[in-house]
Amino acid sequence: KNMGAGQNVFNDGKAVLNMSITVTVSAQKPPAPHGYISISRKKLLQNLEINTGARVNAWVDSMRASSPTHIKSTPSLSDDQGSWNLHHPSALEMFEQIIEASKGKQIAMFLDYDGTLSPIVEDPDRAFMSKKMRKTVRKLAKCFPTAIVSGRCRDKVYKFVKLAELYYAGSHGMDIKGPEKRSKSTKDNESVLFQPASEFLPMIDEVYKQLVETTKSTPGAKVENNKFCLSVHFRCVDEKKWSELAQQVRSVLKEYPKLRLTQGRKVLEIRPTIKWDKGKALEFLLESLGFANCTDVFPVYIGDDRTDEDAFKILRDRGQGFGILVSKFPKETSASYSLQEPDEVMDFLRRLVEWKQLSVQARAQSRM
Ligand SMILES: O=P(O)(O)OC[C@H]1O[C@H](O[C@H]2O[C@H](CO)[C@@H](O)[C@H](O)[C@H]2O)[C@H](O)[C@@H](O)[C@@H]1O
Repeated sequence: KNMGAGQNVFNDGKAVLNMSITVTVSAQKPPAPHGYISISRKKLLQNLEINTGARVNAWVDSMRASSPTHIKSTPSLSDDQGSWNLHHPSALEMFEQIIEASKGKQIAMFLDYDGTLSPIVEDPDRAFMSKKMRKTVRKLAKCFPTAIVSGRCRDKVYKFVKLAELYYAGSHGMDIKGPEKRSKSTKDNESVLFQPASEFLPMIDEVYKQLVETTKSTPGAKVENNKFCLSVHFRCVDEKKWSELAQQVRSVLKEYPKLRLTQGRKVLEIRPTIKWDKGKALEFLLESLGFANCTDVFPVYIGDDRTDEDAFKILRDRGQGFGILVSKFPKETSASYSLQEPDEVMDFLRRLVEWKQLSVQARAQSRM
């Protein structure tokens, strides 16, 4: 059976371990074909258990690392801060250079939601965006094509942002919709809509119910249904119970090799194994905006999470525009610049708006 990336589930007597050895298991123990190693089922199970335990711990460690709370408690991070800042300078301090690089090109803005436009809070249902931020994003969208790219369910992120003029890519880009436009021919409201994982909806709903049931014994655990993906929140769970919760998630997921797991800020995210992520969503949006194969577009993607790295990497590989990581701490990233928190994101967006308004005015005056 074909297994999901990095999963150690086995079926039909065949398993691919992390060691990349294909192992054949059967009651009769047939001779191992040339080039294959034959090991006993007992040994295989032991190996899988060790692997599984290590994987659960790796998830938890990785989640801890991606959500540091005190820089002083992580000495290696504070040591690295200086050199990290050199490689990922503040987008506010580098504003003039950024504008210079965008000269003659159309800026297009891509914004993550949680931790970028709204501060991280304990209750995911209360991650509201401030009025000041909404006002800024509204002005931004008047100056540049603007999209929100979020792990959240599209409807939910729309309820937080409440701006109809934007593009929205929910469920890590697996649910994309543009602002509604009236069609001249049909007089209907039309908008881009792309849902590459719709066949997974029944499976996601089933897994959601199982996760709610399995994790209810862990105080503080919360499962969020993001339509084409799910989030299991660790933020309100005692850290001593993180391994237990990760184990519960694994016990459900092992029956679903077509789903994979990623980590965010105190959250494990479950999603289909399809080759689609925020990076692919960014490319799809650029195409929908009419910038396919264009050299005169300058995409700017701002995000705080691991899942935003797929988008940062796309921009780096295309050599177009750049990514800005929102983080107070040094993190491995493909982003070029950094901002510390949503308030700095707002300052940066405001400066972009002011610059655009001034350049439009200057152009108008020069024509007089
Ligand atoms: O892509 P994003 O828009 O950044 O979504 C990623 C996850 O964001 C939310 O969780 C995060 O924010 C919560 C509210 O501040 C916080 O409580 C949680 O610990 C963070 O991980 C959202 O609730 C998740 O479903 C998204 O996957």
